[in-house]
Amino acid sequence: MRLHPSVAAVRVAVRRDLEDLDPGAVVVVACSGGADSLALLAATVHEARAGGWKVVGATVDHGLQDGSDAQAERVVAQMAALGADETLTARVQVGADAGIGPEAAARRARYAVLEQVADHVGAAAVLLGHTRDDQAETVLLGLARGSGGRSLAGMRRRFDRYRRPLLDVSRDDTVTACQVEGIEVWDDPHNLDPGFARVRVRRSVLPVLEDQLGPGIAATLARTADQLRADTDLLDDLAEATYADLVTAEGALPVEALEGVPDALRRRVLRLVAVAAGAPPAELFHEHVLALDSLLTRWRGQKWVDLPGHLRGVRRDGLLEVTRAT
Ligand SMILES: Nc1ncnc2c1ncn2[C@@H]1O[C@H](COP(=O)(O)OP(=O)(O)OP(=O)(O)O)[C@@H](O)[C@H]1O
Repeated sequence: MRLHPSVAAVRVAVRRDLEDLDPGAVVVVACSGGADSLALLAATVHEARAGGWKVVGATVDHGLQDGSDAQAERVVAQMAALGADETLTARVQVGADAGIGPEAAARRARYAVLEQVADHVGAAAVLLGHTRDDQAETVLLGLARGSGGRSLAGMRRRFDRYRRPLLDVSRDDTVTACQVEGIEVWDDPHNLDPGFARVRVRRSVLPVLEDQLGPGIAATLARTADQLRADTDLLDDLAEATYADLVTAEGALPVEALEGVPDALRRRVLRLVAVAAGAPPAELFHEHVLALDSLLTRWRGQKWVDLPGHLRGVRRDGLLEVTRAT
């Protein structure tokens, strides 16, 4: 029987993404029980036969919904039935972390426990099931927030040990792959809750864009993210090099040297100075960087500018520096 195109699409994506792994490598698949990560697990098990990898299926129980432990057990049984060499479930405590919402707190707890799992099993790679549609949603959300090139560049294909092999695969394909392989998927009730901006983008905004601008908009957005990511990576690397070049032993930057640096680079360098001084990256917004930049571009003897983390940007004696607010 011919392989179904959706199953083939998921398998090819996994094969391409993991081809650098050696035989014997341990691959963790982070599995929520949704269509994306179950299709990912099934394809990884299949490809692991040729690659000689060991597949560990891991599911995290956030304990946020009634019956989440039973749901985690169901996912474990499914992963085993799909042929994972090892399966495990990890329960996390999602506390009310300061300054972040419950979704972000759950995500943070999930990555922390996945990190422990990966260490424990000696994983060469941890796979996440984000698809091209997730990427398109991320780009649109970034656009709506106005948060600049980095967030428009979407999710990375890889970071640390993590990989997202399905970023070029559509959600239609993961759902269809599960259907044709007889894999029962769990629909997270959060994915239907219009209280989440991501759900509104998925269910209302993207369909309108598809309808009005033509099909393939998700692919176009994902491609745009790829291009932007290459650009922003280059700029980030250049900024790191410029910062390393200019920074004094005390962590300050000479104003004169900064003035000759082009805007896109200079603002990144200023961000690095603030982060190096202890500004929390998640709270350091573009407006803060622009405020710091105004000490160069609109210099009229300002005393200081306020920055998150109880910090101040100051200009004195030909130097720009970020110091603790007194
Ligand atoms: N409970 C879970 N257990 C294990 N892995 C999970 C769990 N939830 C999500 N994942 C992994 O994360 C991927 C993305 O899931 P989802 O889109 O629900 O998360 P998210 O909160 O948007 O995460 P991210 O911060 O990674 O974007 C899934 O395909 C899966 O690989």
